[in-house]
Amino acid sequence: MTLISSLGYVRVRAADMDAWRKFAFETIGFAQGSGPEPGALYLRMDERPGRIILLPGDEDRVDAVGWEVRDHLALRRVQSELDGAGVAAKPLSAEEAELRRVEAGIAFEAPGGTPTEIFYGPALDHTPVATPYNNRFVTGKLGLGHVVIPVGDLDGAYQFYGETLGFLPRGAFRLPAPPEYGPVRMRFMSPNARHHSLAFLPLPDPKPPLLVHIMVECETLDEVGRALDRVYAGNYHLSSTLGRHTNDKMVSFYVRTPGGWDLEVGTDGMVVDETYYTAEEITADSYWGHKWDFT
Ligand SMILES: Cc1ccc(O)c(O)c1CC[C@@H]1C(=O)CC[C@]2(C)C(=O)CC[C@@H]12
Ligand SMILES: [Fe+2]
Repeated sequence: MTLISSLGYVRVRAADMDAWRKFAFETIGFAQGSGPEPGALYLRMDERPGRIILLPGDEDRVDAVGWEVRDHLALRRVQSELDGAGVAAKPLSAEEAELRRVEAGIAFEAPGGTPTEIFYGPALDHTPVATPYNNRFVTGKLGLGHVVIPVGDLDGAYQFYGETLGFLPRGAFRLPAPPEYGPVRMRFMSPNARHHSLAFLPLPDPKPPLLVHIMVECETLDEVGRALDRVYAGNYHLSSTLGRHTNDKMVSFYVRTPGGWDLEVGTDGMVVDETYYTAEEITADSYWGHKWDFT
């Protein structure tokens, strides 16, 4: 059994909060959440007050990737695994826990330089999830979606999340690279039945925002299609056209956020049955579509 339940929240520093407000609520269609931090934006997807939290800052940079555990006992087990691995984790202060509206948590830097938190006991918002275009996000036991992070040391990150935090490997994608580099792989992992909650993109020297993309999943293709219409209407940079991935079978597009990293908006992702799953290597990222524009 994995120690971690799911991806709980992502907190991101953002330089242009006005652009984010328009992008998040008018273009993508998150519900407006709530929280105690002055000037922050809380992107609500479900009964949590905010799944993606944008905090005003001088640069765009991931502030915390928050992994949820079941309870205080699970947190204690994670703490002891981190101790054993020589990773220095410190408890969130009472104020920090209050700002995140969780009962308690710990914070440390994960391989790749990702500021990481493990928490339990999120407070809920029971008011209706009033998304402006009636988007319904797929979260629950699968968590908020997935994050892709750049890592300088892929093997180190893979080992840490697999052996210390107990994430399950969910295969790889061999990136096109000159043979002298040897095999260069993206790796996918998850603590739950979402095909991947985390993926690593090997890069020589990861820099802020230390975030490649965040994926959020909608219940239907129509929600994704209508979001794509609004992305075109708003003249946002489409990092990738609509396509279907070969590993998680997700139909998605990628749009450049005001933070310079991408948001992947998808639907129809597979739910993994661990009874039969084995980690495979995909040789194309997609069955169709996903034409990338790196400009
Ligand atoms: C390959 C793949 C499967 C499922 C996903 O959710 C997913 O995000 C991806 C990887 C997409 C990937 C990327 O994030 C950064 C730029 C990449 C490496 C490419 O150049 C091709 C695949 C791209
Ligand atoms: Fe993705």
